[in-house]
Amino acid sequence: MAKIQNGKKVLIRIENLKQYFPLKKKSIFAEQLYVRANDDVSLDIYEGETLGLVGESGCGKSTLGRTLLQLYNQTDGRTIYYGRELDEIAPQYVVKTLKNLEKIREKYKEAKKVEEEARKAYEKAAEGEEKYKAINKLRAAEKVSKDYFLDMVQLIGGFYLAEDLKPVADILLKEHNAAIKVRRIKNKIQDYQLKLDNKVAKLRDKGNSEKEIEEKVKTLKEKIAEQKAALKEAEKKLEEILATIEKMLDPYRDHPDFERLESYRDKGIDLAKLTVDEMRIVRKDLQLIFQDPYSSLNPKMTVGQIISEGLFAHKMFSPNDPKLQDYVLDVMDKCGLQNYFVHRYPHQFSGGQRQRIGIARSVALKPKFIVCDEAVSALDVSIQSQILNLLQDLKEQEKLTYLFISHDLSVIKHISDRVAVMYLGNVVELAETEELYQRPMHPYTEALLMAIPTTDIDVDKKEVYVLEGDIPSPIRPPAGCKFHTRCRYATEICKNVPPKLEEASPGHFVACHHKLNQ
Ligand SMILES: Nc1ncnc2c1ncn2[C@@H]1O[C@H](COP(=O)(O)OP(=O)(O)OP(=O)(O)O)[C@@H](O)[C@H]1O
Repeated sequence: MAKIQNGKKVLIRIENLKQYFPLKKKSIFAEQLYVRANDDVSLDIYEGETLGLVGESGCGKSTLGRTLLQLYNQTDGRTIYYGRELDEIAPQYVVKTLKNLEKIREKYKEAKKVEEEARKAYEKAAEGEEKYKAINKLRAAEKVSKDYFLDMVQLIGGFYLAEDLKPVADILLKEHNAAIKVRRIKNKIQDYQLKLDNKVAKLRDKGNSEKEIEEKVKTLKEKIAEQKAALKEAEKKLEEILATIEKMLDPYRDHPDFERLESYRDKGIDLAKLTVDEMRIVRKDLQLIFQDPYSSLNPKMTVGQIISEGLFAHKMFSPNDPKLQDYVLDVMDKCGLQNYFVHRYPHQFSGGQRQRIGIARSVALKPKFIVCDEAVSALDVSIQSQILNLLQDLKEQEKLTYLFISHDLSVIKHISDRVAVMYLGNVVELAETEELYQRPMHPYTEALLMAIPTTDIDVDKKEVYVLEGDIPSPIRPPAGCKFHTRCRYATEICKNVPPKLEEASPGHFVACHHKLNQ
């Protein structure tokens, strides 16, 4: 069940993502401090797009890329992945939520009351400091209730209206168990198939005839056939349960809230809640390309070995598979690497070629999403454009989605469909590329764009606004809008209330109390 937003398929939805790194305490009595590298980030990444992520050094771009790939333990928030169905993974967190449905609904109702009180207090509060305090309290209360609500309705949707949640939990747990069964059988088939391919290749190498081979792999083939029959049965059972769930929803369909609640029910996977083993299954879909490919390529491995390593780890090929070599050479060809490079070592390549090896290693796994973290920053300008073109071509051919991280606004403009601007751990503006560059609404974006060197002779007629001062510390960021200390439009509210990321015009999101170019 794909998630559709603004007519586009969402591949990854990030909600209130936080990534804090604890600092070492000077003494046991000292306050625990954190580097707030990502502080409440929410955005959607659409299937097939390149989302550019730009901002000054240290604003948290790499941390966001890595956190959403779950290379760090996400401190808070959701990272929902729609590239696979929940049933395919059948994660443990689902069981935990379903077993506690009633408790979560109670907690949600309590949190909603607190939120209502906070809202009343805000409405009554006197203008000025009291109002600022009240709005911050209200925001915090809204977040707590939203968290409980989403935990629940993402799994149960319209069933929220059921008085008794016990039968709901029972049938959804049944679905979960049936899905686990399907997954286990599929894994077994994959394992047997790899064993079979391996054995056939070995027997052929030893000079066995086709008839002899057939005889020697008979048992394995029987096992595969057995599992395939079991899979059919298990899939049928799962479908029956899904049909029952749809029927059980019938009594609630006429309720005015039903559609709204159902719209939250989806089969997205919350990556932040997966166990290490569950994450391993999804890991193949989500890849990372680094700035410095050399440090990420094992110097003792040849290009062929580097590309094959992941293929074995994700059971896409067995080492003796005769199709492996052709597959590796084909991936290399797609990435502009000559086939005689296959036996060479990383130190024998230039920076651009090394980056191609890093790309080939990721693309070989047939991923759906790649974080390109400053992927061309270390390269010469002429090589940069070659690598950018390669990434564009691969995106089309392999139907990839990119999060493209760079501090270079020209590179971001060239490659991105949409651009997110980050400042001190927050996304402050997000829009389609043309729109963002033509009509920046956030003063920070405006300042970044003005800082791009230009050869335009009219430029001196334009007012040039230089961003002054250093980026503040992410350990104790400024209160209110974090940019207020460097913003020429800042007023009292900016010092006290963090602005929300709001859709100021269709598809153009901005977090600012004094939006520009509206
Ligand atoms: N593993 C870590 N432990 C502690 N602090 C970290 C860690 N990783 C990043 N940080 C801090 O988090 C903040 C954001 O860093 P991050 O690397 O994400 O920024 P960036 O925008 O990618 O910058 P750059 O372009 O320079 O890499 C910085 O203050 C950094 O020092």
